[in-house]
Amino acid sequence: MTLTPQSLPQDHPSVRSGRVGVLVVNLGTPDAPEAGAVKRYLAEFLSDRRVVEIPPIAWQPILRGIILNTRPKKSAHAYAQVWTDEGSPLAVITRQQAEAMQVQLGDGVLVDYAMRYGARPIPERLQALLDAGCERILLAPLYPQYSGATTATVVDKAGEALGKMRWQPSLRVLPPYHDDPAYIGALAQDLTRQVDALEFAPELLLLSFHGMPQRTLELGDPYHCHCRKTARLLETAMARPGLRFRTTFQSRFGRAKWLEPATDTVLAEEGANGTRRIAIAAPGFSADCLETLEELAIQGREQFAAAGGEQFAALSCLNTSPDGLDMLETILRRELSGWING
Ligand SMILES: C=CC1=C(C)c2cc3[nH]c(cc4nc(cc5[nH]c(cc1n2)c(C)c5CCC(=O)O)C(CCC(=O)O)=C4C)c(C)c3C=C
Ligand SMILES: [Fe+2]
Ligand SMILES: [Fe+2]
Repeated sequence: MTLTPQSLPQDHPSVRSGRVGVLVVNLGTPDAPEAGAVKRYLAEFLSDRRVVEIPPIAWQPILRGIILNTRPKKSAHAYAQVWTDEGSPLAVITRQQAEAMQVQLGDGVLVDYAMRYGARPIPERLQALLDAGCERILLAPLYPQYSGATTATVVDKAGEALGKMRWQPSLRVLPPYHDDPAYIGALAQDLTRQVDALEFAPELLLLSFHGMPQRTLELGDPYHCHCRKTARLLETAMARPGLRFRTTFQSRFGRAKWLEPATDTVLAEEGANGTRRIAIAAPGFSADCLETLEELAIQGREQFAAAGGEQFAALSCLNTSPDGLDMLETILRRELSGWING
């Protein structure tokens, strides 16, 4: 039978209700702290041409022949050290953030979350929002600093899904918020509270951002500038003359030159130069994850101690802190303006 507007039943599944959806997105994580699960995750992640900008003909043999045969075991061991009863910290915290946003934004919107790699893929969660009647969707990559390897690949993936739809939703994208007063204010308050609660007074607050190949900066990616601006504004907002600040980049991968100075190098250098008490924060991560809980809190502590450091604290990300959630609500509400009341 041919469906005409007259014959289309009122409850036909393609009749949408005009709801507004919010899709919070983060990077993604393996399903288990085991080599097989890590291998599947890394195969997808490191095959993204936004992440590794080497032509596949040259890169795939290295990835499949070397990296995926060596790294998963090592990374699985690292994941096992931070895994919780509920799962990978990144997945748990992202889910909690989405649940909190559903409560704070109220019934006028439907909040869901997706991951760029691994479980809860973006196309599936976009479809879930459509199936629930959402005609307007705010896509919210939770990366304060823009980079091609993070924000852009989320938008690419959503675009790929939209490209297959006859009836697309209207889409808005949360802009990078690296210099947003709400974000800087939340970080300043939360980090001040954490520093004041320490049992020692740090001489230095290291602000460690995820690294990127230096080449991406030369090609025009704003990531490095966004990180530096966040760090500058945060130092000003925290207004602690007795505390020295430094900005570093962590998680170097592969042989190419990455953004400098590197976090591990600076920890060793500071220890060798007589700094004894350090706190380290990772303002670019919306949620604690392998990179903060293992690389900074475990490895970073060891690196600093080996260089002569005495006291070390890895501070938490904004996660589901009241400051962090209020900030998320503020920036999401701003993008929802005209779509929902208030
Ligand atoms: C070429 C490699 C990588 C680039 C470029 C890169 C950019 C980048 N990554 C994040 C955020 C996260 N990365 C995380 C893990 C992680 N990152 C890489 C490599 C690159 N990242 C790898 C191989 C891994 C996996 C772990 C490992 O084997 O070391 C995570 C944590 C994920 C988790 O499960 O907890 C985050 C978050 C940003 C923001 C970024 C560019 C700005
Ligand atoms: Fe990464
Ligand atoms: Fe790492």
